[in-house]
Amino acid sequence: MSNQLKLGLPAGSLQDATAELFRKAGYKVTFASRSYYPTIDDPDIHCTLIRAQEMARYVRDGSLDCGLTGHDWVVENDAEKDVVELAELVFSKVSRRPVRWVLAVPNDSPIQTPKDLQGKRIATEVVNITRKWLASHGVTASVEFSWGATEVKPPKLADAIVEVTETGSSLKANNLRIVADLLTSTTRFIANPAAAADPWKRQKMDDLVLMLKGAMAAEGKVGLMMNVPREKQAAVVALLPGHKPTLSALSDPEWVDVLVILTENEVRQLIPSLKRAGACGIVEFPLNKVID
Ligand SMILES: Nc1ncnc2c1ncn2[C@@H]1O[C@H](COP(=O)(O)OP(=O)(O)OP(=O)(O)O)[C@@H](O)[C@H]1O
Ligand SMILES: O=P(O)(O)OC[C@H]1O[C@H](OP(=O)(O)OP(=O)(O)O)[C@H](O)[C@@H]1O
Ligand SMILES: [Mg+2]
Repeated sequence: MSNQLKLGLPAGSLQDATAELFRKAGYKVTFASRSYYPTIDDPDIHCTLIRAQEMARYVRDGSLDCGLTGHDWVVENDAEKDVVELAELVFSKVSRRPVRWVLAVPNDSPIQTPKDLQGKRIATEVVNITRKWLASHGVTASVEFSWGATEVKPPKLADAIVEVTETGSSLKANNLRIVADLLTSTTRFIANPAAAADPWKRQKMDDLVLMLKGAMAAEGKVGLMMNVPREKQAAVVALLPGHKPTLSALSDPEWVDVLVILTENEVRQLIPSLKRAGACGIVEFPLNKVID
């Protein structure tokens, strides 16, 4: 039987962003309605759709060789030492920023500091993280598991909540105020230690990670190429500090071609300056992958 890599993809909040990242990395993942086995256009990989909360559990016990999930759920499942983290991929549901697990209370609550939680009721999906955090502050409080829609609970069903926030809109819509940060979380590519030690699986995972990271690194970056008269070369290159542009000879010895990778938001300032400095035939182009 040929080798196969068992890959867990996160259902729920990270699902669409993960599929989009795989597409940019060069893999086509297709989700069929009601099926938990997405297809991928690589016969060496078998995908399973699993809740982010449970990913670390199945990677730890070897049911899956690897998977993507949030660091938060690796910590909550106490699996940090039992899985190998092959990559941090900084993307969330809607942004390229980490999420924050925060303790929040109603805007008009008297709770201002962790100490004020003594004897209070806290609702959360991350019971272990919350209990450890309270203990680190020497506070005893009742931590109740919440199945979701947690923001609705204060003040009637809980005094405070520990909830994940990305844009902050859910906290705001429910008139909640942040008292403290418990954990910052990003998406991680995790692997089963035995799978990570298997040469074929490790190579397959490393290749996948390389392409996922390469696709992420290319986001927000563009290439710029231009023709520059030799006598203007120094002035043009001086406008690109820290960028190590590639200089290539053209068929006309009086001219040089300059190629550089830039962040997209630098470009609108740079192009007019480059043109004034003598560059012409300036071409900006998108990038699919950047591999260091
Ligand atoms: N905007 C976001 N909201 C919630 N979780 C997010 C967000 N962005 C990234 N995540 C990550 O997604 C994972 C949770 O995803 P999952 O789909 O399993 O839970 P969920 O979105 O709360 O699902 P459900 O609400 O259906 O129970 C966590 O690792 C979390 O850090
Ligand atoms: O800061 P924001 O950008 O608003 O994102 C955070 C919200 O998104 C998640 O809700 P989810 O869709 O998982 O619903 P749930 O509360 O039922 O789990 C999370 O539980 C917060 O409610
Ligand atoms: Mg949720």
